Amino acid sequence: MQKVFKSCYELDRRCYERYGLTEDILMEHAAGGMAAYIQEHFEAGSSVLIVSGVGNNGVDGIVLARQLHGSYDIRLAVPFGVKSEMAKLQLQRAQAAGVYLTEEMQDADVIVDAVFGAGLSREIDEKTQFIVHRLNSFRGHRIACDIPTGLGEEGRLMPMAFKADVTVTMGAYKEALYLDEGKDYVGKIIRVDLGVSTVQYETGSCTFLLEESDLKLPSRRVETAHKGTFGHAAVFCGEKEGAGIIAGTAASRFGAGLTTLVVHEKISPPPYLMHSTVVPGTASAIAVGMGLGEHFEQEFLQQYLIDSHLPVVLDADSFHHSEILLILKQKERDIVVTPHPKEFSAMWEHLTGECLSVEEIQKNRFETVRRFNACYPHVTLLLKGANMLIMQEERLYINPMGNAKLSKGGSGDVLSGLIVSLLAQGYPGVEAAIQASLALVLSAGKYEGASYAMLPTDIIEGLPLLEGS
Ligand SMILES: NC(=O)C1=CN([C@@H]2O[C@H](COP(=O)(O)OP(=O)(O)OC[C@H]3O[C@@H](n4cnc5c(N)ncnc54)[C@H](OP(=O)(O)O)[C@@H]3O)[C@@H](O)[C@H]2O)[C@@H](O)CC1
Ligand SMILES: Nc1ncnc2c1ncn2[C@@H]1O[C@H](COP(=O)(O)OP(=O)(O)O)[C@@H](O)[C@H]1O
Repeated sequence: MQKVFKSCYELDRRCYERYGLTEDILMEHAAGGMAAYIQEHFEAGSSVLIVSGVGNNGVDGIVLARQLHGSYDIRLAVPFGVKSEMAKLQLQRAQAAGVYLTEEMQDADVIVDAVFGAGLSREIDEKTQFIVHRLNSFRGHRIACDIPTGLGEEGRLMPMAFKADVTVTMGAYKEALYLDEGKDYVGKIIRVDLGVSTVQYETGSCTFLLEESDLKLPSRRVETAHKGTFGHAAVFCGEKEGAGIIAGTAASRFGAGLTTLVVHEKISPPPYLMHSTVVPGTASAIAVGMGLGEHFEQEFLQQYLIDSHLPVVLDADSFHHSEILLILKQKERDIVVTPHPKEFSAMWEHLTGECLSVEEIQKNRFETVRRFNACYPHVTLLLKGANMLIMQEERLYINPMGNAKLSKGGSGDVLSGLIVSLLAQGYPGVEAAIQASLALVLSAGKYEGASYAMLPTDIIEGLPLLEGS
């Protein structure tokens, strides 16, 4: 798990004050990080086009030009000139080392975007848009310095943005790199140290980036265990019973000792799932919402869901159901809610009366989960999307490892099943949401068929292949 920051300016300042480093030491390391990446992936002599803007992001590009000149065919462009004293000094150094400026931007083996980084504070003008458009049209390998040009405040996408294959980000991971709409622009993200180790550079943060190594699988190390040791998941199976069956199957596959589908009418579930018209007395967690429709009467929901004290995961149709949403007020209960943006919009309107469009939610994903958390800190929110955001009690976790293979009906049902399985096995809500989200994306990652072909059952079948501690 890595820390994530809104901005690194404070952390840079701390480096100067606490460790006596200077701006150009930090820049030397920033450029060194990009140089190391290029040296690792491209033969000496390869052509490298570096386009530098007016701020310090541009200066990183100029320093990179000096560091690589001689070993690589460097073409440095400064289409807006150099303004700051530091930029002038670094350009002088680069030119003294033999770097020539070019006015023409032609395709190269490597394209480095150092036009704007963390300081982009307003819409880019036409000239910048033209430059970015041109860089995007090249076939070379595209590297963004710190943050791709065109990803603005909090990562909001401007009408034109550099489409990086790799973003080499300076010092620490930034939230701006993890807004859903920028996911196709940041490419692979690599962090570089700026002259002190990560531990020395970073301060505290309540935002974390989940990694593959954070996966901790349910275990069965106790030889005297029996099925009751691993909990009993009760999955409400509504109008669209397939959704409940997928969730129940995922719950069972992920280790729940027993899984029961709570049904209104008789159905024929797979043999490893039980079914019942009430929530069994031994149930240790409940999942509700997937394919629910108007299936259960209010009295039934009141008795078996709302008045229950069991840990619960609310998904899908729950977010349109104001009585079910009353559960969110129950502070003693472990509650996980898993809306996608449209469901969040419906839930938020039920809870607060405020209409938030899907677009507003997507443009402000971090702010949105923080606003929800401020109202319901005890509830674990998992906001679905290209980068899942999970938040409870002021701690926010980003899971960026999913991909478009998951964009298919039923993936979310698997996720609810995984969460209820872990809740049933005694995991606290936030841990259940984190681990289930990791299992979902990592299992999907193991699917080897075509990206369009993965079924929810393929995700479930990948679960036994997961490796974690
Ligand atoms: N200690 C450090 O500083 C370190 C910094 N590092 C590197 O520096 C980067 C941050 O540098 P930065 O703060 O200079 O920001 P940057 O992205 O270059 O642009 C700011 C300039 O652009 C201007 N501007 C903004 N928007 C604009 C627009 N739409 N259209 C036109 N102009 C616009 C803005 O002008 P202003 O808003 O003041 O008018 C200002 O002049 C960071 O990403 C990392 O790469 C690392 O080397 C580590 C050490
Ligand atoms: N492009 C994507 N990249 C990463 N994850 C995705 C992507 N599309 C969907 N997902 C994930 O797949 C799941 C889909 O959930 P949902 O839309 O509720 O599906 P359903 O309700 O149809 O089962 C969520 O966990 C979401 O984060």
